[in-house]
Amino acid sequence: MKVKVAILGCSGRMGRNLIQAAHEHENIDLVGGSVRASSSFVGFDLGELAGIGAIGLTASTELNQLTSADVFIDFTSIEATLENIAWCKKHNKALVIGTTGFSAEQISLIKTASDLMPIVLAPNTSVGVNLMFKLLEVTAKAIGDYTDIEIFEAHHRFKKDAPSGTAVKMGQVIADTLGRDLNKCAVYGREGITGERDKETIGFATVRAGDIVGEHTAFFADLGERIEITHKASSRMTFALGAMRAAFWLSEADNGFYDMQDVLGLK
Ligand SMILES: NC(=O)C1=CN([C@@H]2O[C@H](COP(=O)(O)OP(=O)(O)OC[C@H]3O[C@@H](n4cnc5c(N)ncnc54)[C@H](OP(=O)(O)O)[C@@H]3O)[C@@H](O)[C@H]2O)C=CC1
Ligand SMILES: O=C(O)C1=N[C@H](C(=O)O)C[C@H](O)C1
Repeated sequence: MKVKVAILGCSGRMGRNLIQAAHEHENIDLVGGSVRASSSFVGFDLGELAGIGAIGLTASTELNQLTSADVFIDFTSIEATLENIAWCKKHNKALVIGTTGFSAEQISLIKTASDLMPIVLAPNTSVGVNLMFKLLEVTAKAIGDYTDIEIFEAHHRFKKDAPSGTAVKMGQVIADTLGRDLNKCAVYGREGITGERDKETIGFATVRAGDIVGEHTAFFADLGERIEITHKASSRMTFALGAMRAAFWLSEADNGFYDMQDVLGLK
């Protein structure tokens, strides 16, 4: 069975990779994509946008032109995603959300919407990162109570949110495993006379530079030794292929709130 998919934000860095991944996927039938009404890419062939040659589908401005899709994939911005959720809820469509940077309040809105529609919310759709979340859980359980935990992430100069959604989720996984409240123990950057490190804290450090696709490391450091768990993405296609897995999985799911751990059977 092929799943009919539409890509929202299809002229973006991820959007273009998602078009290619969907077009080439044996279980996915790409039916269209959307861009902002003011975009210079309105009416462009999606294949041309993705650099794979014309495929006979053009960029729409209205989700109403994409009603033949069963699953929508959204890697856009917070504002756009919240609007897209409202549309998908009204039209009974499933939604894979890759957009990052949501506040706790926005995440609860998304969870409420998922009572009436199937949603996968995943700050990182790569298989490797989701396996890393598992490794973090195991490591935190074993040595998290007595090691210093720091999370480092690096991304390209165009990224708008910090720390990355993936880094926040890494912190969340570790904090949950250790019974800590991330809102209370997170330290976002340090400057000046900071004093000695509080052992309960989880530190975050961010780099924004050039064209880095996405790098994440968790440090579990003791005196005399440390473990570093690192994931490096070298192509956005890894996120796009993970999003296709999520779309295929979600097409058969009931209304509800899911993540990539559900999609990959890692729970
Ligand atoms: N979950 C994951 O694995 C990954 C998540 N991401 C996340 O995905 C999101 C997009 O990343 P990326 O592709 O690099 O970003 P881009 O800025 O390249 O793409 C975003 C796209 O969304 C469109 N868009 C933004 N706001 C609106 C709006 N209000 N209405 C309509 N369209 C809108 C943009 O259109 P325009 O250009 O006209 O503004 C653009 O085409 C980010 O939140 C990023 O963190 C990224 C990579 C992997
Ligand atoms: O904006 C990006 O590029 C990425 N964003 C995601 C995040 O915020 O974690 C995932 C990936 O690392 C790339």
